[in-house]
Formats: sequence, structure tokens, C-alpha cells
Amino acid sequence: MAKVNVLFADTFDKAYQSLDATIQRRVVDFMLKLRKDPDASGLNLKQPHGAHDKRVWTARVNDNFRAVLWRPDHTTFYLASIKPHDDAYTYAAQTVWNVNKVTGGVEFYDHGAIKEILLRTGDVLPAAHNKPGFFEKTSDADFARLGIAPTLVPTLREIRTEDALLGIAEQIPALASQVILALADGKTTDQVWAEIVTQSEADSDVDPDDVAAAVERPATRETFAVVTDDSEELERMLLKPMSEWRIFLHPQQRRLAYRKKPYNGPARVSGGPGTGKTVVALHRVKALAAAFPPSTDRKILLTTYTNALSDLLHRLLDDLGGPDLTSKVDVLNIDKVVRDILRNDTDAQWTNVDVLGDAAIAARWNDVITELARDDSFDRPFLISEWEQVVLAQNIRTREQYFSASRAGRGRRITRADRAAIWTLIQEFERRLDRDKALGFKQAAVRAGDITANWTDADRPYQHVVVDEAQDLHAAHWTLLRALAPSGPDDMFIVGDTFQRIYDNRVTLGSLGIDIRGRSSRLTLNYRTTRQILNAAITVIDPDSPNGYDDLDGGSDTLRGYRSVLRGAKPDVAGYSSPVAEMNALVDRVRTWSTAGIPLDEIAVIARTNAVANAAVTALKAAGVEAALIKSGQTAKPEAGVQAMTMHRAKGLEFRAVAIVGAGSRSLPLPAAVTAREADHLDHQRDIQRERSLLFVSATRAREALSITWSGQPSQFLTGLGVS
Ligand SMILES: Nc1ncnc2c1ncn2[C@@H]1O[C@H](COP(=O)(O)OP(=O)(O)OP(=O)(O)O)[C@@H](O)[C@H]1O
Repeated sequence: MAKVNVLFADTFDKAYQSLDATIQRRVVDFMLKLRKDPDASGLNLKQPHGAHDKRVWTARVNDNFRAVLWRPDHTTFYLASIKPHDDAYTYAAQTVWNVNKVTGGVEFYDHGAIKEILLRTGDVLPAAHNKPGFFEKTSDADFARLGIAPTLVPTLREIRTEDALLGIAEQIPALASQVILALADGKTTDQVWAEIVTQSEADSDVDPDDVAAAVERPATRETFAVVTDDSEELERMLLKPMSEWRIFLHPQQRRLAYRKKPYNGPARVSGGPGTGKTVVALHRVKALAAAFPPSTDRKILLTTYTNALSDLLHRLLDDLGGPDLTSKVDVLNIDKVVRDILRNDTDAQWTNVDVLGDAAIAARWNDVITELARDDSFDRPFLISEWEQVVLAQNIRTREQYFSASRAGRGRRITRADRAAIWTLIQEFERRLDRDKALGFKQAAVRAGDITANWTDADRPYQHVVVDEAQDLHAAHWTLLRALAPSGPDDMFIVGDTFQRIYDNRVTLGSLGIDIRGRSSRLTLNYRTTRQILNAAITVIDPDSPNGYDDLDGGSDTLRGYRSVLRGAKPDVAGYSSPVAEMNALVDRVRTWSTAGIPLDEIAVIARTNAVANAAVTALKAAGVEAALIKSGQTAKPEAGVQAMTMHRAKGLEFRAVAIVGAGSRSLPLPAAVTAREADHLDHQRDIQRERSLLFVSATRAREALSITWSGQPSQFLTGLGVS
């Protein structure tokens, strides 16, 4: 008999992971055998009595365990779970299967589990009938339009309590779960359609009886992975813990990453924290690598802002595709990209150049200002910003260029005399750097861009450039990245979230030769953070900020439709009378999390400054709790216990529990990081917005538990949490 399609569900994967190793091996053999010949003896396919669906079967894995599967035709098998013999029959009889009319994907749910929830919560008892149902305003036709299976609707109409709602949301197919939570939050049918359903909608008309077409649909692949003939690959797919992101992509994530037609130029994906932007970037790299012509000597560049994040990307890419994949990719942080270009240039002046960090640059500016400034008209933050955002952003080299340069986006108007004075300072600052064979980070990117500006396509080392955390790159980085791959289909894939911008770089990609028009998409489903934490984090952001949140291309971005279906405890938001009291409370909180089973290295303490993070480490250690400060540029130290770090260092990471400490009015916003309103009112607003983003980034690192604490007066950013 010819081979058949075998797919396994995320629930099957979870059941597999809870089995011991000998049975796991039997499961893999069983899957391969089923794929080779479902009629082979030993599989012992049997139908349960009284099944909801006559196409549901169980099959023998060993004497004790049976797999539960759906066989919609003779050549396709969907594995739902693996259970002890009797449980498997009960479960099989209760599963309800269908091809979703809107998404075209195969979906199923356990009707028995849902009935149990309604009984436990009392929602179906006569006593509950005086309470209104959650969905009285939603008609059957609305449910159908939103992709809810008709078999599910009578059950949904029984839901009267939040408990039942949240419990059932965890049991039903992915789309249905998002839809009912959004309706229960008060969204209209039209809003739910536009913000949620359209993202999962099938690309072409759906015939629910055409089971063969359903196998390939992105919505099916959100829940089911395809079994291949390679047992090692299969074991790798099933075994890796926390591996869901490698296999079960949301339809929209899959469409973006594995798009069949090339993107006809640079493409951009935005989305709130935890929506899987990094996951999509990694899968995009995998898809591009798979389509690589064998003859090419070019590679793929996967780049991001910091060292810590490029290390993480490298590890994740290895998890996704092993050495086959990583050998085709350079994973480098942007500064490494810049340094490599300078170092490899034939002009010897760059070979040993010293690239200075922000602190060294600030110190050098202090010297120039003290020695040369006529008066205190221009302070250091203003001059650094003028240098980076006007001079370096436009690669200005002469006085004439500076005099005619656009200062769009700058908040302070300056006279010609001011321009002359500023230029004198900038020129002297750059002269001293030249003398010392030194460059600032962004300046180094400009010089590297000068080198690549002379390249032809033959010089470009990469076929594709994939960028994560795009919101933080400077104009000079973009000019450089643009030059690293030839222009053409799939040349650049850019992911980022401007709500998480924590450095001062704002760009319009179109003006830098990167045209993303018509190729922008947004992800909205958060996979990391509970609804409770997400709702709290969003209050920290000011959607009406005078500067708004841009889309990297001159337009604006929004968090519309941003949501999570995970549930957990409400964040703990509390003020204390003194720093000591706050630290004592932190120790108690960490102990409680640890007692609840969260390993210490899955707990982060995040503060605005290293000093406060360090004070937390000292307090934890004094109380006998292992902890370490992870500084910027350092890699994580899981063996050292609780991971303490600054808000900047936490970017891109995630932890099961996060304690944000020191969120008082004196450190958030941090006065030293905010330009005075009088010096430049737009810089001032942007600095405040960036400080908000730091808190937003920090709060959204938490998967399950979050606390935000301070001593003295709370930060102004916490008013949305009812704190004043
Ligand atoms: N389809 C998926 N299935 C399961 N888990 C997923 C999926 N997509 C993403 N995740 C998980 O969600 C978390 C967030 O993903 P990721 O880091 O890619 O998000 P992000 O948008 O880049 O976040 P941030 O902007 O906050 O850094 C990770 O733990 C990831 O494994």
C-alpha cells in the first residue's frame, strides 16, 4: 500500500513528552509504521463505541497504550493523543473533529473535558440560569462567520462564569479560543473579524469535505505537524522541551515565514512583545536557506542589536535546523557586522580602529564642551543627539553640508550663529577621535557604510539579510545593511516593534533605500505573557503620546488587536516605605516563586540601573538566595541563580517570573537620561516615551508572574495601574 499522510497534534506531542523513554521509542516506531502501511498487522485499528465522529479510531502502541486518531479518508491520519488503553477509548469517543469553514484547517476538541468544566463551575446547573450567558448578543450566524464550529455553539451558550470561560478557552481550537475571549472582552463581531479571524482565514475558498486540501493549509499546521520518514528528525521534533515554536506556527506566522512566492523586495513584520517576531525571523531564515541554490557562495545574515541577543538567536537557530542550517547563516550583532567591514577593508586606517561605547563618547563630549563651548547654550545630551541624529544620520562631513542639512524631527530651532557654534564643537569632537584612531558605534557604522557604498554586487557577501529588533537600529546601520545583499526578491526581512524602542534611533526606511511599501505585516497574538500581565503592561504605554509610535517608514503603528489567550495571576504592584523594605519584600517574593516550583534562573530582577539591580543581588544573597548581576555584554549565568539586570539588558529575553524593582518617581523616568524640556522639547518627549518603553519591555519579559515595586513615590508611568 502507498504511503499515507500522518500528522500529529500539539496535544499528541505533549502526551509524548510525559512518557518514559522506552515507550517514547515505541511511539516513534508506531508513527513510522502507520505512515508506511496503516493496514499492517499489529496496529490493531479499532473504533470506539458511541463515538461523536465515526472517523475516529484508536491504534495499538504497546499493550498498555493506544493512540487516538482521526481518519477522514483512507490516506490521512491525524494523531490527537496517546493514552492508557481505557482512557484512550473514552477520549476517542468524546473528540469532535471538523474542517473549519473559515480557516480551512483541521481542528478538534474534547467535548467530554468541556462538559466537565461546565459541571465543575456550575454553569449548567439550574441555579446558574438567572445569570446571563456571555454570548447572548452573538447570533449563530455571527459565530459561523467568526469560524466557530456549529457543534460548539450550544456549549458556548452555556458559559456564564469567567471560570468556565477561561477553562473552556483552553480546551477548544486555537481560533475559537481567541474569538470567545475577544467577544467576552466586549469586542464587536466586526472587530473580532477584522483583528483576529482575518489573520487565520484561508487564502482560497474552503470545501469542508475536501480533506486532502486541508492537510496543506497553514491553519492545519498551527495544530498538526507532518510525520516524515526520518526517525531521527521525528524524535527531534517530538522531544525538544518548549519546542512548540519550532513546529506549530500560527497561520499568519507560517504565511510570513514560508511564503511560497518571493517577497518582491524588503519585507517588514511588526507586532507587540511576545508575538513571535523572533520566531518568524528564525523560520524565515530556515525557509530562505532551504531555497538556497547549492552553487552560491553567499550566506544569509541574521543580525540584531546586541551581543546577548545574537548569541540567543544562534542557539535558537541551531535548535531549529542544526548545523545544516547554521552553516549557511552568519548570526552577528550589528556592531560585529560594522567592525568586520572596517577590519577587512583594504584601507589600513580602519584595521586597528577603537570603537567606543556610549559612556566613553559622553566623557569625550564633556571634555570638548568644558574646553571649547562659549557658554552653556548647548548641553551634552543636545549635542550628542545633534551629532547622531543629524550629522551621522545624514553622513554630513562639511560645514556647508551642515548648514544646509534638514533638522526635521529636532525640537529646538537654531539660528545660523548657533549652527556655526555647534559645527565648531562637532568638528573638534570628531578631530580628536580621528587623532586617537577612535570612532563611536554609530560613527563606525557610517564609515563602514562609506566602504560598502563603493561595492558592486560581486562584493556583497549575503544573499539575504534578516534583521531582528529593527526598531533600535540607526540610519547608518540601515544604509550599511542595504549594501550587504544585492537588491532583489527576498533581499531583506525586517522584524521589530517600535513600542519597544529603547535607544534613540528613528528612521524612515524608504529614505534609506529600503522600500517596504506593500510588504508590511503585523502579528498580534502574544504567546509569552498571560492576559493579566499583558493588560497591566499595556497601561504603561501611552498610545496618545505626542510622538506616537512609528512604523519605521514615516507612518504610525498601533497595538490594535494585541492579545493573549494564556491566563495567570494578576501582577503584584506595590510600594514600600523604604528601599530596605522593598528589598525584603523582593526576597519574600522570590522565595514564594521558588517554592511554587519556578527555578531560580527562571526568575529575573529588572531595574532601571545597574546600581539598583546590584542592590537586589546583595539583598538576595544576604538572605541566602543565589543571585547574580548580568551586565550588558555579558551572557546569562543560569548556574548563578536569580538573574538580575537592567531594563536595557532584559530586551528580547523572557523569564517565568519577573520582579521589576525601583519603579519609583526618582528613577522612572531616570532624570539623567531625559533631555530638559527647555533644551529640546521633542527630545524631551521622546526620552520620556523611551523610558516608558523600557518599563513596557521589562514587564513583557514575564511569562507567568510579574511584580512591580518601588519605595517612596511611585513612577508617573504606573498611574494606569491605579497607583498614584
Ligand atoms: N507559534 C508559536 N507556538 C508556541 N510558542 C510560540 C509561537 N510563537 C512564539 N512562541 C513563543 O512565544 C515567545 C515569544 O516569542 P518571540 O521571542 O519570537 O516573540 P517576539 O515578538 O520576538 O518578542 P519580543 O519583541 O518581546 O522580544 C517565545 O517563548 C516563543 O517560543
